[in-house]
Amino acid sequence: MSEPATTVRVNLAERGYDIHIGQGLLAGAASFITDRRKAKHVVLITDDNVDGLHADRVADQLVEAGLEVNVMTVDAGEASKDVDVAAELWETMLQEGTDRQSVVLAVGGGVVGDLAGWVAASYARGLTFFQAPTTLLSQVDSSVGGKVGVNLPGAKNMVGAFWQPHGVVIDIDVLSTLTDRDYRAGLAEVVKYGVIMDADFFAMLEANADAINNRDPQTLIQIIARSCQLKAEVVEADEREESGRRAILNYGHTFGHALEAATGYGPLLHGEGVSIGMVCASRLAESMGLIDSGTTSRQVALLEKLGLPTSLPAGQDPAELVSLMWRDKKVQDGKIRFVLPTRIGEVQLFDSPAQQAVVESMR
Ligand SMILES: NC(=O)c1ccc[n+]([C@@H]2O[C@H](COP(=O)([O-])OP(=O)(O)OC[C@H]3O[C@@H](n4cnc5c(N)ncnc54)[C@H](O)[C@@H]3O)[C@@H](O)[C@H]2O)c1
Ligand SMILES: O=C(O)C(=O)C[C@@H](O)[C@H](O)[C@H](O)COP(=O)(O)O
Ligand SMILES: [Zn+2]
Repeated sequence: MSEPATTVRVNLAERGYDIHIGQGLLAGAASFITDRRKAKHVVLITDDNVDGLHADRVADQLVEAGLEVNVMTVDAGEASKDVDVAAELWETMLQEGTDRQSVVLAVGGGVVGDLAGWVAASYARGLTFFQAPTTLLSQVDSSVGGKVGVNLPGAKNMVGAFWQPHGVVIDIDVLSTLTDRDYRAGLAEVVKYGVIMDADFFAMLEANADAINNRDPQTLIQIIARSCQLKAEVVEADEREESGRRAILNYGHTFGHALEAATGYGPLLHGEGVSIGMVCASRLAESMGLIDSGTTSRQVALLEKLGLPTSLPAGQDPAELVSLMWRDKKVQDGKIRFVLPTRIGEVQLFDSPAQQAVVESMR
C-alpha cells in the first residue's frame, strides 16, 4: 500500500510553488505540469543513468498527454555541471525550436537540476522550469530554493542564478534504484537541517537511523517533507542570500566545497564533502568555545550510523583547502565566513576564526 502524499508550499508571492511528495507521483507528472502552466512543448533534461530508469517513462507519459517532448541527456556525474555542457543544451534547444512558451523539466539528481535550472534561467532570458528530483539529495535540498548553476574548475557553483522552479514533484519510489553511496550522500543534507535549525528533528533522525538506513517509505516521506519545510522557511526569509539567514544552509559547505574542488569534482560526492565539512565546522566551533565536544560527538555518531565519512580523505592537505576557501561565495570584506553550531538546532555566522584553528579543525 502507498503512503499518503503530502504537499509543502514555498511562499514567495508570485514565485511561490508547491512541492508534492509521495509514492508513484511521477505517473502524474504531465498533469502536475499542465495544471500549473499552459505548456505545449517540454524540454526534458536528464542524465544517462536516469534516462532508462525513470525519465523515459516520464517522457512517454508527457507525449501521451499530448505534449511535444525533446529529451536531452547529459553524462551522469558532477563533471556535467559545466558551462560547455550548458552551451550544448542551449544549442540543441535552439535547433528543436524551443521558445518562450516551452517548459524545462529536470528529471534527475542535483547535477541535472542545477544544470537544467540554469539553462532554463538563461535561455531566451528565462523559461518556466519544473523539477522531478530522483536522488535523496535533490529531493531534500537541491530541487527547492532556486539556486541553479555550474562549477568553475576551482570554484563550486560559481556561475549561476536564483531561478525558482514552478513546481517540484517528488516520487520516493525512484529512490529504490539509487546506489547505497548516493542515498547516504543525501542523508548528509538531512542531518544538516537538524543541526542548523531543528534539534527535535536531529533527535528523530538519531532514533530512527535503522528505518532510514532501510529506506522505510513512511520514514522517507517524513524526513523529506520536514527537510523541504525547513528549507522553504529559510528561502522564504532570504530568497537571494542577502540578509545572511540563507547562509545557514551552507553549514559544512565551506569545507565541503573546498574538498570537492581539491579532489577534482567527482571522487568525493557533494553529500560526503558536506558530512566531513560539518564535522570540521563543529570542531572549529569547539576550538572557539562555542560548543562542547559532546555536540560534535553526537553529529559524528549519527553521520557514521548513516554510513557517511567524517574525516578528510587520506593525504588531503588542510592548507590547500584553506586556499580554496577564499573562492567561497560567502567571502566578504576579505574574510572567509563560517557557519558554526552554537548547539544542536542552531548555527551562527562567524567572520574571523584564526587560520591555524581552521587548519587544526581538519586534522
Ligand atoms: N541547488 C542547490 O540548492 C543544491 C543543494 C544541494 C546540492 N546541490 C548540488 O547537487 C549536486 C549533487 O546532487 P546529487 O547527489 O543528486 O548527485 P547527482 O545528480 O550526480 O546524482 C548522483 C548519481 O545518482 C544517479 N541517479 C540519480 N537518480 C537516480 C535514481 N533514481 N536511481 C539510480 N541512479 C540515480 C545519477 O545519475 C548520478 O550518477 C551537487 O552538484 C551539489 O552541488 C545543489
Ligand atoms: O540552498 C542553499 O542556499 C544552500 O546553501 C544549499 C546547499 O546544500 C547547496 O549545496 C548549495 O548549492 C550551496 O550553495 P553555494 O551558494 O554555496 O554554492
Ligand atoms: Zn549542499
